[in-house]
Amino acid sequence: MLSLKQISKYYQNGGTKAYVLNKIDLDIDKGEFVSIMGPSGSGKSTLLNIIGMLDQPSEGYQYFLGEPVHQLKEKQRSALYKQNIGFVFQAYHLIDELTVYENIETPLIYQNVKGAERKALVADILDRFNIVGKKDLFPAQLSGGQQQLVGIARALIAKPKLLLADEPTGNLNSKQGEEIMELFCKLNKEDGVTIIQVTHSEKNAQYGTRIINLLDGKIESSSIL
Ligand SMILES: Nc1ncnc2c1ncn2[C@@H]1O[C@H](COP(=O)(O)OP(=O)(O)OP(=O)(O)O)[C@@H](O)[C@H]1O
Repeated sequence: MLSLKQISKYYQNGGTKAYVLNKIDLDIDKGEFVSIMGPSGSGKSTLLNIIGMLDQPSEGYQYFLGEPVHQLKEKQRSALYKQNIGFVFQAYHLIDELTVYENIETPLIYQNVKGAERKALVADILDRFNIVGKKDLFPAQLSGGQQQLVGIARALIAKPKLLLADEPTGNLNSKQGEEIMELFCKLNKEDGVTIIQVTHSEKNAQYGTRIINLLDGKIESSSIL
């Protein structure tokens, strides 16, 4: 599904380059559920953002679904992202002024999906996530766990092939966190969604099929579960 070759990311620090990622080689296949772990500052979010094409590497080659991402123009990258990737954030990133229904519908509007089809798709996912009763509420009227469910529903509404999640349970209590991890497992096993999550939690990482440990911007180890 994706391949990174000798990917580096650095920031100029005075006259020197401060490397955040240093010559990363990584291949991820369709159907994997990968957890990226490592100490704070080791480059996990930077790696996830590069994989998701929200950030660009300083050096290296990157392929996604056979496309050479490093050669694509901004507009092409953005189209590739919109068609194939859903992103879930720790802080939910919902739009406060929109209802649950409208938040979930937004990616479909960006993709020019027609009104009737949008309605059917949103109704379907609200039902699946058991949040039909919340559809007219605003994010501030929901619990953290419910907000994250809406964030995941929004990330999934356009049926992405790849789901990226940066500390998806970071703001949740342990029961809510477990529910989200079980949902991820189901999405991975039953719907075939490839998942890559950044997590500090060894327990959450165990839900996946592979753990990648980052240290100082390098892959220190990679283990299949
Ligand atoms: N715009 C920037 N300019 C300079 N340094 C940056 C910039 N953005 C990120 N960094 C540095 O990159 C390093 C890696 O950041 P990153 O967020 O990827 O780490 P992380 O492993 O996800 O950490 P955490 O677990 O704390 O979220 C950090 O040392 C950070 O200070």
